[in-house]
Amino acid sequence: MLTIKNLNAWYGTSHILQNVSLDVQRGEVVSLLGRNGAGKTTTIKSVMGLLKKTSGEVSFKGVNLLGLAAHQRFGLGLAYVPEERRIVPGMTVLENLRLGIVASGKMAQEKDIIDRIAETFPRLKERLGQTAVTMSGGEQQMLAIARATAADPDMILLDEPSEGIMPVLVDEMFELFQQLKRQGKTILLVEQSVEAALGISDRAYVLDQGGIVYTERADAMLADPEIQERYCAV
Ligand SMILES: Nc1ncnc2c1ncn2[C@@H]1O[C@H](COP(=O)(O)OP(=O)(O)OP(=O)(O)O)[C@@H](O)[C@H]1O
Repeated sequence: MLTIKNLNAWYGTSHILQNVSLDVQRGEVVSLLGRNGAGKTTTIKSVMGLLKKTSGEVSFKGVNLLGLAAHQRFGLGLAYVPEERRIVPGMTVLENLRLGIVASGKMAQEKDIIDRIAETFPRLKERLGQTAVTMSGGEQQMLAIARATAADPDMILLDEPSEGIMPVLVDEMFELFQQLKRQGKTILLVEQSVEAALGISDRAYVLDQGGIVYTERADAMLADPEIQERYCAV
């Protein structure tokens, strides 16, 4: 579904990604792991068209993404939940969800979309009228994920969703990813919580210094603490 071949990316003159190649098949959950600064966020931002200078091939459902604006990529069925969440603090949960619905142009289906979200995210259902900023960090992260699913995307790119979140909510969030997978969503997950990420993934890639250094099935990697220590220890 997503194919990246020899992707290079720069910040100014700094050459950050060097010939990154990876693929994610329809229905898969794939983790992108690696130490701080390895290039995980840069990879995701390159897929979403948020970097000024990239080269190589990135295609989604057979469509070449390079050259398309971020909103065009979104329109093809890609969703992105950035590390910083971008919840609008003064708005209620429902109003934040509506932003996602408006962005996807599906205003006519608003009621159905909200009902679907309420079913998948029971924590949000109870809080639709609450001001978003008064929720915990984990609940705000759930809201960011829910908003990203408003457009019913085929694939969701998640950048460190568990960062700074209480362990009990992290478990709930990973359950939620499994549920999204059961609903047929394809997921590319950037995570520092390696075990949790591998626990719900089919496969994983490890980035180091801007290049892919390792790829393996998630269950095999989960059973190999030495590999996790070598490539993913912070
Ligand atoms: N806006 C920027 N300008 C210049 N360099 C940047 C910028 N953003 C990131 N970098 C550099 O690019 C490299 C890769 O960063 P990136 O954020 O992709 O790493 P990461 O694997 O996501 O790490 P983290 O877990 O810390 O977010 C790092 O060396 C970082 O310092």
